[in-house]
This record gives sequence, structure tokens and C-alpha cells, in this order.
Amino acid sequence: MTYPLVVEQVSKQYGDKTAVNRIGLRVKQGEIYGLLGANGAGKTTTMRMVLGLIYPDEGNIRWNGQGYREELRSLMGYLPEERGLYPKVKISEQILYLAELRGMKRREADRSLKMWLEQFEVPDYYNRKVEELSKGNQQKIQFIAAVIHNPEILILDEAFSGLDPVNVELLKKTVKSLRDEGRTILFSSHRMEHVEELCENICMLHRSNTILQGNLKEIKASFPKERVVLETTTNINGLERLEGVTSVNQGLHGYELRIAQPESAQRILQYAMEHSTVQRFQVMEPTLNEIFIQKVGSQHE
Ligand SMILES: Nc1ncnc2c1ncn2[C@@H]1O[C@H](COP(=O)(O)OP(=O)(O)OP(=O)(O)O)[C@@H](O)[C@H]1O
Repeated sequence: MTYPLVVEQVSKQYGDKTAVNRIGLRVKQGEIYGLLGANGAGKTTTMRMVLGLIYPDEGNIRWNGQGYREELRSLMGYLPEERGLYPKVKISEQILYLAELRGMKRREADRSLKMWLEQFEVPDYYNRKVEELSKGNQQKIQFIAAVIHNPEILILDEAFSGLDPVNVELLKKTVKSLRDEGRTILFSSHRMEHVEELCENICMLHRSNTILQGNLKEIKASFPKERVVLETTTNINGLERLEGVTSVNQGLHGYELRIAQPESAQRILQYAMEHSTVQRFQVMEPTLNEIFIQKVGSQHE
């Protein structure tokens, strides 16, 4: 397997503060690799090193098997967390300028910009200034700035922040189709549900260190299943007294139970069948959010 993006044992120090400590990533072509962690974990610093904007103090980064070189500017696209558009300049003017900087012909860039504005259902923004747009719509333009030149490697830092649910879906769909077209995508987020939906492999950072890494499905399967969902036709009393059941929450449609041992799930099912008719019984895998809280636990600020 060849990896378009390889980060090996990379560290970055600011004074006596370690921003990133020996991170390693291998990102395949056609995958969205998730970099996740709380504020200050080291995600942006990692991305800035991958982009060649800052240099690692230790370790190596390789793009298509080679070290940093000028042509990477046109190979990579970056959606920064801090938005960087000029408020008073016309959108077409600044996007076309950026596209030309990355090696695109103006006519080709213009076609691409119009195509993206159509896709995001905002064709009339071509002649508008950034300051006239809502924050969410500025975000769409920032996204276009990252992809206009058709980059092979995309670095998306908190791509969905500040967007309403409809636009989150629109950008999610776009990121997935870029993946399906074979782009290599490094995607950071502190929103676990986005990572869970999009990413095949993840690296979880906490205070500059990697605390969990690998294939998301395998990671989830390796954690105990401690949540049981139960729906019955009538209410049941006494579930909380079953051995190994640590909590019972009754919601609109049934119960959510926490268990401390796998055998408790069968006890719950048996008890429920004895006392009512079971409509749904499911032993749930932990969500990524639960795994994160479990890993970070009391250290989480
Ligand atoms: N230029 C800098 N000078 C000094 N310290 C820095 C600098 N850039 C980052 N840091 C520190 O490095 C650590 C990692 O920051 P980074 O921005 O990479 O985190 P992050 O995971 O992207 O967080 P967030 O989600 O808040 O953006 C933080 O403690 C931050 O204060």
C-alpha cells in the first residue's frame, strides 16, 4: 500500500510548550482521515506542518513519497480554521487570484468557480463581496477556495464549524464525493459524530499526545458494549435491580440501560420477556464520543 501522506514521529515545540508530540499518520488515497481532540490538542499545528507552513522540530513528513517541494502548493488544498478571505474584495476576484497562485489558468479557474457556486446553490455570489455574506455562506466560499484548483490532498480544519444543519449536510456530501473521486483528505474536528460518519481511520490527540489511533470500526469493536436499548409494549419495574445493571433511563420510546458486565445484557432480555413483550433489544457499540470521554476521562478540561 502506498500512502500519499505520511507523517512519522513528528514533534513541534513552542518555547517550552510541546504543541505536538511524536505524531504519526498514514493517509490513504480516497480516504478521509480523522484527527480529533479537544481545543489545544495539537490538530491545527499538525495540519500546518503537513501543509509545510511550519516545520517540525523532529520527525518526517512525506507527500507522495517525497519531502517538501514547491509543487505541493498546487497539490494541496487547505481550509483553515481561521477564515482568511478579504471582506471587501469581490469573491470572484479573490478566488480566481488564489487559483492562479496555485497554478491554474484563469479561464479554467473561472469555469471551476462557477461550477462550485452552482453546486453550493449560490451562483449570484460571483460578484458579491465577502462581507455581504452570512458567516455560514462565507464558509462555503472558503471551502471553494480550498478545492478550486482540484488538489489531490485536502486538509480540512474544523470544516463544518459555524454552519447550519442544512449546510453541514451539503459540505459533508461534498467531502464524501471528493473522497470517492480519490482525494486524500485529512479532516480535523472536535465533533465526534462528524468523524464517526466520515472517517475510516482516526488519530485521537490529547494535550499534544496520541491517545488512540487506528481503524475506527476496529477501535469501536475493541471497547466493551455497555449500553443496552430496550423497548417493550408496557412499562417494566425492577430493571435497575438486575445484576450488573448500573443505570436505567426511561425515555419516550423505551429504556436505555448501562451495564458493567456483558452477561447483564442477557439478563435484561430475559427479564423483559418475562414481564412484557419486547419490541426492540440492542446491545450498542460505544459512540466515539463515549470512547473519547472514557479515554480522556477526568483529564478532560
Ligand atoms: N504559534 C504558537 N505559539 C505558541 N503556542 C502555540 C502556537 N500554536 C499553537 N500553540 C499551542 O500548541 C497547542 C496546540 O495547539 P493547536 O492549535 O494545534 O490545537 P488544536 O487541536 O488545533 O486546538 P483548537 O481546536 O482549539 O484549534 C496549544 O496549547 C496552543 O496553545
